[in-house]
Amino acid sequence: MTETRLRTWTHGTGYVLATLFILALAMQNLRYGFYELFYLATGMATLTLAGVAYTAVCRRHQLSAPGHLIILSGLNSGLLAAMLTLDGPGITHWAMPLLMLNLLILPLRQGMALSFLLLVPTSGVVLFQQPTTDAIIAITGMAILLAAASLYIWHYDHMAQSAEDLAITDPVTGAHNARFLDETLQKEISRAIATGHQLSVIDLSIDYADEAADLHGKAGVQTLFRDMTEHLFDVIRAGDTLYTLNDSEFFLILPYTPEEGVRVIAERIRRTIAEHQWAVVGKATVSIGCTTRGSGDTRTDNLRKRAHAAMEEARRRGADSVWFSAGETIAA
Ligand SMILES: Nc1nc2c(ncn2[C@@H]2O[C@H](COP(=O)(O)OP(=O)(O)OP(=O)(O)O)[C@@H](O)[C@H]2O)c(=O)[nH]1
Repeated sequence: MTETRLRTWTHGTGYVLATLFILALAMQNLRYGFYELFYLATGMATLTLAGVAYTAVCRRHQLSAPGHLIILSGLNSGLLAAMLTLDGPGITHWAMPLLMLNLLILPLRQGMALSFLLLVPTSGVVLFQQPTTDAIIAITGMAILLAAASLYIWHYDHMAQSAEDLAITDPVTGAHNARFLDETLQKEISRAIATGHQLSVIDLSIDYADEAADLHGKAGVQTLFRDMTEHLFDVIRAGDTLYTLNDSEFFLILPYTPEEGVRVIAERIRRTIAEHQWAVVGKATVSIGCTTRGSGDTRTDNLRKRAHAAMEEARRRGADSVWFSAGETIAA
């Protein structure tokens, strides 16, 4: 199940349960003749029903739907106004499901801020209305509920982020992996087409990696690979992204970079790697293939294959060198 679908289900279920709970309160207050509380509960149930409808309408962009904040702010301020103006029995208990709903539906910080804004005046009302011991017990209960729910949601967010990082990150180098490369490259190609900016890529392979593995062992080459990743992260600028393809090959996506630019950065990478003194292996060199998107390049395959072929050409020309391959241009 995708994150968006999961959130659509949990948001929808949260609103439906809150609606049922508030409707039950409305019926109970109607039975006992507390008409003001009945009207309040009916108004709040209408808002939670609007939340169900909004969740269904925004099911494709649940993560960035701004209307939830408006609906929940309405619910929270309605309850707050009622607590301050009405004198209904047990109205402060209504805050409990709202605290949960805030945290379940909104991003963690927004949910906590809204819940806190509700909890503070609610505590004041409880202290004012109830004997001190009862009030302290009620406030502590709400605070523990809020803290436990916040902690759980923070834990979930953290786990979800770690799982996403693991799926797109190479465990040895910490750079992005090949799986993430195609996705990002396709996005950058679409962005370059839409905005008209230049896009270049680099395919970079460590020379004589097999010989280095024979000489220094797999662990030695992995250390070189990891150190080279750090070095490349230091050389490239913000906005460029780095990917590891196998045990000796890297790929770089360079947005806003024309042919002259990719030639400059490729040469800089080649020179700094050749000049560096590497742990375990000492000296190392790389063969670099680079290319710039032509107007005919609309798919990732074209750029990846051309950059790889350029890297092979650089290697054929004697390693420690750079080869540029021009992109396909289609006349408009
Ligand atoms: N994508 C990318 N391009 C680079 C990088 N370094 C240099 N370039 C390209 O090479 C060109 C010339 O870079 P430099 O020789 O560093 O000159 P510069 O005037 O400092 O370049 P600016 O970064 O544009 O200020 C730049 O305009 C870029 O197109 C880099 O780290 N990443």
